[in-house]
Amino acid sequence: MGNAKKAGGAGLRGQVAGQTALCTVGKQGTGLTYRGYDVDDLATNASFYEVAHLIIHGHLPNQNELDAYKKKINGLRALPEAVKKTLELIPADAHPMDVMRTGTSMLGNLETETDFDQQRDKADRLVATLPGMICYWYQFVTNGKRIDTASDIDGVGAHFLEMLHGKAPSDLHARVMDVSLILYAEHEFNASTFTGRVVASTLSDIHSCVTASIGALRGHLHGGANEAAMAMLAKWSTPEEATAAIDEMLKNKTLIMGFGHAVYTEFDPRNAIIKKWSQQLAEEYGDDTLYRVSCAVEQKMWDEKKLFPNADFFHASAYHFMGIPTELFTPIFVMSRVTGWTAHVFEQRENNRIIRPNADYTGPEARKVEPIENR
Ligand SMILES: CC(=O)SCCNC(=O)CCNC(=O)[C@H](O)C(C)(C)COP(=O)(O)OP(=O)(O)OC[C@H]1O[C@@H](n2cnc3c(N)ncnc32)[C@H](O)[C@@H]1OP(=O)(O)O
Ligand SMILES: O=C([O-])CC(=O)C(=O)O
Repeated sequence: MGNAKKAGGAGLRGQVAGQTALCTVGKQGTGLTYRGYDVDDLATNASFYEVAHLIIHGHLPNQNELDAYKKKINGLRALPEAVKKTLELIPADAHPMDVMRTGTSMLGNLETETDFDQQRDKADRLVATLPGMICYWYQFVTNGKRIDTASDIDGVGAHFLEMLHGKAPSDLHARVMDVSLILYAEHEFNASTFTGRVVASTLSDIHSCVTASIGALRGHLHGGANEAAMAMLAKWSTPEEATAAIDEMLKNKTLIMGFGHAVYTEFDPRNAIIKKWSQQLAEEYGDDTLYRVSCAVEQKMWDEKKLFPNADFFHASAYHFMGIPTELFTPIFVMSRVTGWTAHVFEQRENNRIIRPNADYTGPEARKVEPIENR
């Protein structure tokens, strides 16, 4: 890990690597838009179904289209038997992101994309089944239950909570999950999306693209930060304890999970939205310690480093207040970002050229193979 930054070089920061009509990130330093709509507007006035339709199908649906889209997604939730059997074979101590990766890959074996004309249906099927994949495996390995993932509950996030907790969520929890999925849906050329576009540029199938994107999202520097932030926050029981620990961590040059961003320079617009919902959940939960600890960390990071929380930081407390196990945090990100990933696959295919940059060579000068006895 020590040489990770050096080996990665400048990380292509600030370089334009292609075009997209899907999203702007940090334009004029701050904003986030999906196909021209501000994320704040979407998180206030739309559902995740509408945002998924916007991203995958290109426009916000009218009422008839929305009704039909809900019916389609909800009708696609049942998992094929072979996917269930595969999930049952994954060990209980596997990382849930590996479960998402394997489930997606298995679905790709059973429902292979044989023609790019099928791409939007394949994307919708993934939106419908990813929550079921993780919950089916989770319930099987923790409670020995083989749950039925078919359901007509309204909401992709509500469906996830229903399968996780065995009952329909409260209106508040269903709404927060919906907002969370909206916030995570799309983010231009982030690492996991760019990964998917690279795979798409070889004219590979959509399940291969999404499987590769899941692998890229899993790391703690990207989507895995929500889980890592929760693991860190869980160690502290007071704001003072958290502040002192952050002091020490910064002195030791430890990265604080859930802070900083490769593009935003002033703030992450998703943070204020999820922070507000986290506060509301804390009130409902009846113990706001975790929220206050999180606020103390936010203040300390700003005072010491002028670093701000990214989308992942207050998601940690919000998910925790809804009784979601920490190891399932990043799979929720997958359930949402699959919309952005697949839309980028479509976009790459529309105007494709294989993505193949060059490297600056830093190895030895040209040399001859020494006979083996002289080496
Ligand atoms: C949904 C998402 O994927 S959002 C990102 C989620 N990831 C995290 O929260 C992990 C923690 N954050 C980080 O590792 C980074 O901020 C990243 C990966 C998000 C961005 O990385 P970069 O663009 O390379 O960071 P950047 O160049 O702005 O860093 C500037 C300086 O701030 C430091 N810094 C950046 N983030 C942090 C942090 N979270 N904690 C402590 N220091 C940090 C860097 O070490 C660097 O210090 P240096 O100049 O002494 O080397
Ligand atoms: O854009 C990035 O680099 C990371 C991020 O916030 C995201 O993917 O949501």
